[in-house]
Amino acid sequence: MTNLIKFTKMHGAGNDYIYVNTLKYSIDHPEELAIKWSKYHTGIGSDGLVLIGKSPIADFSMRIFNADGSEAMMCGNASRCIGKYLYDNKITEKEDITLDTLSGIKHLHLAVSGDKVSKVTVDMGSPKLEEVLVNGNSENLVSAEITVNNQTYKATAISMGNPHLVIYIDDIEKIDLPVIGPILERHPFFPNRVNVEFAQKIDNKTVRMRVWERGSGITMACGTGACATAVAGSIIGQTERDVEIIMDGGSLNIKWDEQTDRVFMTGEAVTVFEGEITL
Ligand SMILES: N[C@@H](CCC[C@H](N)C(=O)O)C(=O)O
Repeated sequence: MTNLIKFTKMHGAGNDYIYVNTLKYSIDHPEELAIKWSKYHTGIGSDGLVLIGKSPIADFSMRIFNADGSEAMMCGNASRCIGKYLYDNKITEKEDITLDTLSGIKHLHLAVSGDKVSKVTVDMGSPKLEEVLVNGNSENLVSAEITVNNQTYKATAISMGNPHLVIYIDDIEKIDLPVIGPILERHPFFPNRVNVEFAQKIDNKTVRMRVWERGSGITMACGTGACATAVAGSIIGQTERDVEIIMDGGSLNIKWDEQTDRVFMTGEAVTVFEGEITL
C-alpha cells in the first residue's frame, strides 16, 4: 500500500521548508525524510522539514529538522509560516496562536488581509548570551576574538533558543561564506555546532546580514539569526533596538523591547506550492 503524504512548501524571506500537518499524516522518521526531501535534484528541495502537530500545553506544536537531518530547537521563519499555514488552511480562526517548540512556547500574532495571512509577528522570548567552550571552560563571547584561517574576527555568541555566532564586519562582500561558514559552524568553541551570521551595519536601524546555518549551509534568510544579529548589534553598540535586517532573500523587522527584554520578529510568510509525496 502506498502512503501518500500531503506537504506544503513555504518560505519566509527565502528560507524555505517543507511543512507536514502531523494531525493528518503521521511521520515516524523525520530525520531521514528531512535529508531525502530537502535535496533539490532528487527530493522536493528545501532548507529542511517542519512538522506541525498538537500540543498539550499550547495551541499547536512545531518540530524542525535541518537539511542534514539534525533537529533544531527553534526556527523563526518556520514559526511565521506555521501561523499562515494554520490560518489559511482554516485549521484555526485565531489570530493569536501559541506554539510549543523545543525552546519553549512562542506567541504568534497574525496580520490578516482578506482571508489570508500576510505577515506574522513572533514573540521570540528573551535572548541570552550563548555559553561557548574555551579550553574546557564555559565563557561568553561579546565582541571577543575568534580566529579562523589566520583571520581574526570580533564575534558575539547569542542564544535565541538555538545558538548563533554573530560577526559584525565593515564589508560583507569580502566574506567567502561557503568557505568560512562551515569552519565556524564546527569551531571547537561550539561542541554542538553553531549558526553563523556575518553582519554589516548600514545605519543605526539597518543591517545587511548573510547566514550559514547549522545543518543546512547558506540559506536566504534565518529568523533566529536575524534576531541574534539585532541583539548582538545592540549589545556591542552598533545599532538601535528596533532594526531592519536585510538578508539575501528579504528582510525582517526585529525589535528588542527594552521594558520586557523580549525580541519581536515581524515578516512575511509565503506559500509556494502544495504536493503529495510517497513515503
Ligand atoms: N532557519 C531557521 C533556523 C533553523 C535552525 C538552525 N539551522 C539550527 O540548527 O539552529 C530560522 O529561521 O530561525
